[in-house]
Amino acid sequence: MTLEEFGYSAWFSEQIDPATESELKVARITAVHKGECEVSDGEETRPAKTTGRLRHQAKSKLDYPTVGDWVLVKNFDDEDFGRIHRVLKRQSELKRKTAGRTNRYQLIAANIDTAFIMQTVGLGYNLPRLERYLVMVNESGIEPVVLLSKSDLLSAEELEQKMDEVRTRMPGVRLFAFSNVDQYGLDEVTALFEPGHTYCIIGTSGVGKTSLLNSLLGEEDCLFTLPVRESDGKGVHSTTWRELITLKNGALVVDTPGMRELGNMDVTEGIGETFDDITALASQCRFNDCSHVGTLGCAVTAAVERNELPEARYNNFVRLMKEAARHEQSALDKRDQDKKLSRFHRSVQGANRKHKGSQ
Ligand SMILES: Nc1nc2c(ncn2[C@@H]2O[C@H](COP(=O)(O)OP(=O)(O)OP(=O)(O)O)[C@@H](O)[C@H]2O)c(=O)[nH]1
Ligand SMILES: [Zn+2]
Repeated sequence: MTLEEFGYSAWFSEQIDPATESELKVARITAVHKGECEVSDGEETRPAKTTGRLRHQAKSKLDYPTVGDWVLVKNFDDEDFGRIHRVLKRQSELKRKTAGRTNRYQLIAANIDTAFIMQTVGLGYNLPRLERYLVMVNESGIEPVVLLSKSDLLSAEELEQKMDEVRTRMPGVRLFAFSNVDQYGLDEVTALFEPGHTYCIIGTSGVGKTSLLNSLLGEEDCLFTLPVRESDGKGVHSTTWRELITLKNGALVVDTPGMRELGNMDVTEGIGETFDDITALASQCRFNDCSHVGTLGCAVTAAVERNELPEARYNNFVRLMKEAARHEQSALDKRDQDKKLSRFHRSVQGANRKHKGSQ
């Protein structure tokens, strides 16, 4: 595959200084692991690490290479690691705001042209959530396309009704419905993936992202059944998952753990953006940590009582806040469990070592 077929364009090549950077290799980040990346020129994939200078000059994590980035690499063909000298300016950055008050961002991927926002028409269909994804994608400078999945669960009229609902709420956004099961609309959706363009599919767990990817990939190349093996035989990076996938027709799809996590975080984030009217009111509540449910001096409930804020909108807000709190708690619980588990493993290992030592 040529660099262009791999998504390279004049936007990137124009950034290269021919006087000083001509002998560096242009490559794309296909995977990021702890402390190292995989880079590919479309033909060959090699392990690489950032130079100390790049790390030194980085102002934040956003300046580190991420999946989809175009980078300049020294010693690409080296036995050992190549060295990533520079990350070329990105055409788009898929970012999400991290939890908390500060406006910190986590970078999910770079240089994505189009993001497919997938939502089921069955259980889990939720317009506000769809809206939040749309906000995130728009903010990232990426073209959004909405895919309503599992169309087989509805009658033709019901489906048309749902589509109208989405069109009304999000005018101007391209919208398609399809089913992985009865293949309704699948050809049309498949045709949206163009060679040389980079895509991602986002949406909550279970909406059918993997099923769609598998049908785009073709059976002989199923996702998660085909780890890429490095041929150099060094144990450290012997088995890795592909995170930038090339489809049969040459379209590129970013599918990273971070991309998958977007589907789980979605409740916490974006509530403030979607409900900016309520956020504005909240600043007038008597207490900073007002829960906006039956609290003394709450400006939000006062606005509902004065009929200035629709009750349905308020209820939706409260429901989402509760959902978000629950998600956050279960994430914390999980982290706690993981910590306990690894402490347990460590103590068992330690005990084993002691036991062996005393033998
Ligand atoms: N009825 C129906 N079910 C589907 C369709 N596509 C997928 N499913 C089912 O939905 C479930 C989840 O599908 P996945 O493709 O794994 O969903 P996902 O979005 O990749 O989920 P995560 O891997 O958790 O992010 C599976 O049981 C599928 O069989 C569809 O078009 N219609
Ligand atoms: Zn309040």
